[in-house]
Amino acid sequence: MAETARVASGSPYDVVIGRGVTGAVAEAVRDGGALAGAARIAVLHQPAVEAVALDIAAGLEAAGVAVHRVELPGSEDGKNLATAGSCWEALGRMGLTRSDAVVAVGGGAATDLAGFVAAGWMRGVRVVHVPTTLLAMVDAAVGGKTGINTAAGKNLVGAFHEPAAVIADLDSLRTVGPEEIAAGMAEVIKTGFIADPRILELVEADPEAAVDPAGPVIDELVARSVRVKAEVVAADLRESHLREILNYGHTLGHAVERREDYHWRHGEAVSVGLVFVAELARRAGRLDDATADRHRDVLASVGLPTRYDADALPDLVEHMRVDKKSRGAMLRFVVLDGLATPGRLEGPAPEELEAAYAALAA
Ligand SMILES: NC(=O)c1ccc[n+]([C@@H]2O[C@H](COP(=O)([O-])OP(=O)(O)OC[C@H]3O[C@@H](n4cnc5c(N)ncnc54)[C@H](O)[C@@H]3O)[C@@H](O)[C@H]2O)c1
Ligand SMILES: O=C(O)C(=O)C[C@@H](O)[C@H](O)[C@H](O)COP(=O)(O)O
Ligand SMILES: [Zn+2]
Repeated sequence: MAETARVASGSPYDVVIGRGVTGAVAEAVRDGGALAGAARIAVLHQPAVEAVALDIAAGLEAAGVAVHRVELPGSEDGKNLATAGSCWEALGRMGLTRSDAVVAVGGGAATDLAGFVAAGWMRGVRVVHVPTTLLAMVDAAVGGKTGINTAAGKNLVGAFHEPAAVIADLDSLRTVGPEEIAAGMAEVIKTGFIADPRILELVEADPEAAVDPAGPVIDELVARSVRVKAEVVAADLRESHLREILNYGHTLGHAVERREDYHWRHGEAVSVGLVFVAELARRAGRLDDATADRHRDVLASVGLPTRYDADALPDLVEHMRVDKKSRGAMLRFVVLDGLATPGRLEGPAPEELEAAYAALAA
């Protein structure tokens, strides 16, 4: 059974979630569909999902569209200016016009990069996302944040560019490795803490079932996570305030990714960031012990890291300074004042950061 979540933003679009729904990409070229009127489509995909991209390309060609496939680097190594540049050159060679479109196939690194490419090409052409990892389905493909990394930090260059549609075929998860499924669970669990505690109950009840890519628990986790994300981004696309809650755990998480030169998975770094920020809130008297402890327990139950290098805090603080939530020299964190009750903690003192960090290193 496919479910459709509507993102009721300024440019509303559907997120189709189900098993065996990849064919919806080719169907989207019909009148009124998200790809209607496109004569040329660039399919940008990671190598791991070449088979999915070929399938999509065949469907689009059968519908009369000229398709150009562009293979991206495998993962985070594709989220950079060089890759974006080579994609723009490819769009130029194929003569992609404003009535044409980009289709992104892969994990969040592919949807972030391809979304950025689509945002920049002719100042914005349509993009349809076909997320193929858990993380991309529950988070990256929805909401219109696109971007690349630079030497200065994670996602520092980008644009808000909403997709015309998102087609999340849960069957794609069958080929995703357990470490990648766990990484996606970090964003699922994040969503549970900020907005939907039923997610936490589902994971805690049977962590093994929760990470089984054949479903059905993962199907419900994806649908619940997408519903939360859709509501938040529809209310605050450009992150004036509410949307910041989706960044829970990311202030330190992005700093860990930067410190590890992007060799840690995003979800793994977010897991460490979640444990840290729960501790920060507990020590500030904002979060009760049971909810704070629940972070480490539920993240560890799906195999995610909850500890980090004892000596890393000075480096991490430097990296956190470029976080987009910072205001001048002041670090800002999304914290919880209770389950599903996000707030902000601003300008913590160095000793408060150190005390919270001690729990990570312990
Ligand atoms: N834009 C947003 O709102 C948003 C939200 C969350 C995360 N992100 C970004 O998403 C990225 C992380 O995404 P990710 O975890 O999907 O990583 P990823 O894109 O690097 O994919 C992880 C790995 O899985 C492979 N893969 C993809 N689909 C597969 C499949 N079906 N079977 C087998 N292998 C497959 C990829 O090639 C890669 O090696 C980060 O760059 C993060 O910053 C963006
Ligand atoms: O959609 C959002 O907003 C998020 O913060 C979701 C995060 O999971 C995601 O990693 C996002 O890319 C982080 O955005 P950034 O603005 O901190 O780069
Ligand atoms: Zn994230």
